[in-house]
Amino acid sequence: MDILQKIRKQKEKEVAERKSLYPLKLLQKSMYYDVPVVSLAHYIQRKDKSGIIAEFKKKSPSEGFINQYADVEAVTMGYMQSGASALSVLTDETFFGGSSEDLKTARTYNYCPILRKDFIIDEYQIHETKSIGADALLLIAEMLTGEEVKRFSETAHEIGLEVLLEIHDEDEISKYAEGIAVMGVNNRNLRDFTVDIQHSIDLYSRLPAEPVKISESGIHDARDMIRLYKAGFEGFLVGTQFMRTPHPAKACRSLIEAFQKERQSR
Ligand SMILES: O=P(O)(O)OC[C@@H](O)[C@@H](O)c1c[nH]c2ccccc12
Repeated sequence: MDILQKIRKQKEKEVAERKSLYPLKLLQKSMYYDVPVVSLAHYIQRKDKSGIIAEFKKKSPSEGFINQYADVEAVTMGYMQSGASALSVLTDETFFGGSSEDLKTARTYNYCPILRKDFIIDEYQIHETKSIGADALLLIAEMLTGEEVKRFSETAHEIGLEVLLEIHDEDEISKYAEGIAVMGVNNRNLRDFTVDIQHSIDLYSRLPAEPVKISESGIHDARDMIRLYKAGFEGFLVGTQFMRTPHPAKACRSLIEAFQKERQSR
């Protein structure tokens, strides 16, 4: 069984438990449920920002613990003060050490788009995403059929959430559905964990014209960002590079400063 199959199994169990503990009607009573979202697509394109979506990630299946005791309030506020365009918060507990609580805390302290990073396999999780205060939802093409991507993104849009569709392989591009605001190419192969940013660059010209395009994973320095930027990407999802340092926000600031300097000199 590969990691995606393991994750799916765990998610199925988790969703069943949560449905009985917190029925949909309860989620819809959340103070966040009817609050309008802050647009991720818009913030990525803001000229006064860097395009970086900075991720709060304590551990991962490929790395193990990255920053076990990181404080979500300090790190997420620091990211935004450093010039990030948006936040990504892992809410998966078993594999990534995140939680819905982490996202709610990030929401309390930040006015900016927050992406919920999890593995969506059931409509229930879409409502849950809105109820914890997120602005955007990740859909991983590899885990879903084209029909599911369409249905899930329609549900997300109905309740005002934006969608980021993540693809890895070229054949997943056909799962893009109308209205999806952001499309991301994951440089990490979720089955064997190999990472290469050239992967995004190679796929760029095949991506649909409408969505804002971002590159995800394995971004280490300003050189990586410039390569992706020159290929056409407007957004960059970065986690490990920041989280593995004692001061993730400082690492974020240095990367942004280096990128802006490079970009200006071109
Ligand atoms: O830590 P990195 O290599 O900077 O990558 C961040 C982000 O792209 C990665 O965490 C990610 C991309 N897609 C995902 C799907 C699920 C969980 C995590 C991810």
